[in-house]
Amino acid sequence: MNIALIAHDKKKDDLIEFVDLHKDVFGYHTLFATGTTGTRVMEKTGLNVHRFQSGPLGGDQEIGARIARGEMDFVFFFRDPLTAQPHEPDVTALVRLCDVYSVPLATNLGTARVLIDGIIEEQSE
Ligand SMILES: O=C(CO)COP(=O)(O)O
Repeated sequence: MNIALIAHDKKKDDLIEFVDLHKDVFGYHTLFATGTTGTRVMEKTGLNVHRFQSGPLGGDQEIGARIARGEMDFVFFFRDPLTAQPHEPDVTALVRLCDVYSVPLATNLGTARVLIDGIIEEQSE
């Protein structure tokens, strides 16, 4: 399955630790990410990640386009709720597309833990 990984700067450590912790699960799937998030995930975990542009430079929209084409199965998007983002419209658009296409989306560690359990279950079906 195709999984998108995205994190704002203050949430990157959380997401990277999470992916590293579940490396065996994520390694079983095709991973996509916005630019900086993808680079950091690869550095930490050694997993292969298809990287798009950095979020503020259009990466969120590139992942959104994949969602609109039915090419993304799960999205982990750790947003920073306490910092204004210059590309806030892109962030909103990506979250909206997940809702339009009913793509499971985790925006924080709590939901991510539940979602990864769901992915493991689907894997074993
Ligand atoms: O800004 C982002 C998502 O909105 C993330 O982009 P980067 O992974 O390039 O930092």
